[in-house]
Amino acid sequence: MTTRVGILGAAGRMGKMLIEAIAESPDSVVLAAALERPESTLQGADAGELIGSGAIGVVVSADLAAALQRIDVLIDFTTPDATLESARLCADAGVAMVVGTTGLSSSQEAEFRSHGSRIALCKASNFSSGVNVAFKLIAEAARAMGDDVDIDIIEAHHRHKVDAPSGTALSMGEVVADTLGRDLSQVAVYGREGQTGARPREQIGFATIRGGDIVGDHTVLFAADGERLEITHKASSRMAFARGAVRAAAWVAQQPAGCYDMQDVLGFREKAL
Ligand SMILES: NC(=O)C1=CN([C@@H]2O[C@H](COP(=O)(O)OP(=O)(O)OC[C@H]3O[C@@H](n4cnc5c(N)ncnc54)[C@H](OP(=O)(O)O)[C@@H]3O)[C@@H](O)[C@H]2O)C=CC1
Ligand SMILES: O=C(O)C1=N[C@H](C(=O)O)C[C@H](O)C1
Repeated sequence: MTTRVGILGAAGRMGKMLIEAIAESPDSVVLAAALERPESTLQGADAGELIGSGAIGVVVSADLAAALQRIDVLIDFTTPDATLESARLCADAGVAMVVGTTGLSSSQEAEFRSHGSRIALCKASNFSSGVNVAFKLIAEAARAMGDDVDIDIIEAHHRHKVDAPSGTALSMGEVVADTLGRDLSQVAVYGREGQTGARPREQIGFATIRGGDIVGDHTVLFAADGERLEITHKASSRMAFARGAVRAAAWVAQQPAGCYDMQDVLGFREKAL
């Protein structure tokens, strides 16, 4: 069965990578719409030209409502406000979504998820296979080492990233907190400075680095007396995220209404590796 995909934010860093990932995917996934803001200078450009591959007959447009009539899934890597607006339109049109946008507040997240009563939504802070395997390893390490270790999360990204900590770092924090029965909102510390006092064991600290063209590095540090364990993932190309998102699009097009993530796509839910 063919899955017709639209990309919101088609000219962005991830948008262009998604065009490439669809071009290299099996014929069963096709690009049917490429969307950008009305004020974008790229309106009317061919999506193939955005990635330097020559025309492919899909023209960049701002008309999401019209695009929703000819696609099965919208892939959205944009901003929280844009994602909320597109989710409303997708729910009204009955079009499934794959969403990679990070930085949603908890109320924005709740509003987004409410649309899962009408359409299939697959949202993940990270669509790479490696990070999704890392989530399982982190849970396993937290279970095994538990309250005998201090756990902090360190992430590094390119200088253009606008949200911190990264969505992936926050997901890793959720995995640790859920595994150890902690409430992340109560134990998270975002950076340390000044007279911080000694570190409480249950604290989960986040450290953020921004610079250059770092695609995305994440480390969860389990520090004990006399030893430490580090679980690290490093992305060296956005293609790792884009391939995962395209795989998720083909998957979510076949699902009933509901909220899903990349663990569901990979069949990792509640399953040991
Ligand atoms: N889950 C995952 O695996 C990953 C998630 N991300 C997340 O994806 C998001 C995008 O990242 P990235 O591609 O680097 O960012 P970019 O800024 O490069 O791309 C975002 C694109 O969306 C466009 N856009 C913004 N608002 C609208 C709108 N209302 N309608 C149409 N287009 C719009 C932007 O246009 P303009 O420039 O004109 O504003 C831009 O082209 C971030 O939240 C990031 O954290 C990134 C990588 C992987
Ligand atoms: O903005 C990015 O670039 C990335 N964002 C995601 C996040 O916030 O975790 C995923 C990836 O690390 C790249």
